[in-house]
Amino acid sequence: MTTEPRPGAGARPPRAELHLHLEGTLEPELAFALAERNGVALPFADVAALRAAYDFGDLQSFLDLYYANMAVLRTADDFAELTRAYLRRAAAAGVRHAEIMFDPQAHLLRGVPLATVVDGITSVLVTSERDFGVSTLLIAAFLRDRPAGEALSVLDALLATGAPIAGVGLDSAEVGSAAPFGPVFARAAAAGLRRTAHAGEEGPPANVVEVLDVLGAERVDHGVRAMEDPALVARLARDRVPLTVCPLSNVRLQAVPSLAEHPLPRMVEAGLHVSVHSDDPAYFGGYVDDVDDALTATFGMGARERAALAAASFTGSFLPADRVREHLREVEEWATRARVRASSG
Ligand SMILES: Nc1ncnc2[nH]cnc12
Ligand SMILES: [Zn+2]
Repeated sequence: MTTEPRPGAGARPPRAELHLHLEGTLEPELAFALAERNGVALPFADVAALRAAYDFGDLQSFLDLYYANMAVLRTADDFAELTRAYLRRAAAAGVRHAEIMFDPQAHLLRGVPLATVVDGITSVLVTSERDFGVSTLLIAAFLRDRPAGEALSVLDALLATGAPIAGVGLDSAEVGSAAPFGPVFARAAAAGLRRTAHAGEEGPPANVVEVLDVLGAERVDHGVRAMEDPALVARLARDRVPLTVCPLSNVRLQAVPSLAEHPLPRMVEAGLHVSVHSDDPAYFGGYVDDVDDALTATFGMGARERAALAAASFTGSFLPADRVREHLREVEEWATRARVRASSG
């Protein structure tokens, strides 16, 4: 996270955050506050020591710490506080709509009931538009490295309790085939839920093909390794499949060697439907404004390129078409103002 003062809201395009793990917004300061409140011992001396552990060699080394830190989240109030802190920060970053993933299994496995998690999060989401100017949708993400039967039971429990989820996702370690999750996604589709899935983050392009063909994913989270397969690139471009790319995450998890070498410009050039997001902002060095700043600095993006990425965040969202159109008008207005500022300054 940048420590410099943040410019005013107009400095950044309005955008949708489509790739965001709520648990990945747990800042070290909040982790320690919740640990104290709940009598949980964190294996780090202080905030600085925890932050110093954010030196990841790959996805798994991050996931180990991400799951371990969840120990501090125990009550509905904890989940509400986490959600509130994220929305406050997202609003300051220019986020107007957020599709927020959470990992129900990760909490159930450590004995926190589903209702505690869902009630805590949704108690804040119900008034997020009024309180923060950010509309929200909630996505239950299932863990790819756990049995698919477990995901199916959790989905059933979410549906049976009327949890206000708009969609399902698939995340965690990109190991093995996603095919066992076919029935989970089919049941979600039958229940009218939207479907997204992580693929092509660390795993090969075949994983992207699989989540499209076997899970019926409407959107792919990451998808950067799709660039290794020209036929897949052509398909993704033709079908306008939204890819929610997280450049800072890819660098921190060493999926790409540096931001300058990130395939984002090539993805755009290839005609892919790409938008950029923060993934786990507390762990990867920033929220979407930090992502925007880093890309602007590294690739010299102008208002046109930044507005195109912002527009793609809305067209890749699960919002109804009329809401998307409203947001696209806001992006266009922002781009016009940015051009005027540039030509007068
Ligand atoms: N970047 C990521 N990839 C897979 N699973 C995740 N869960 C949280 N962040 C993730
Ligand atoms: Zn992710």
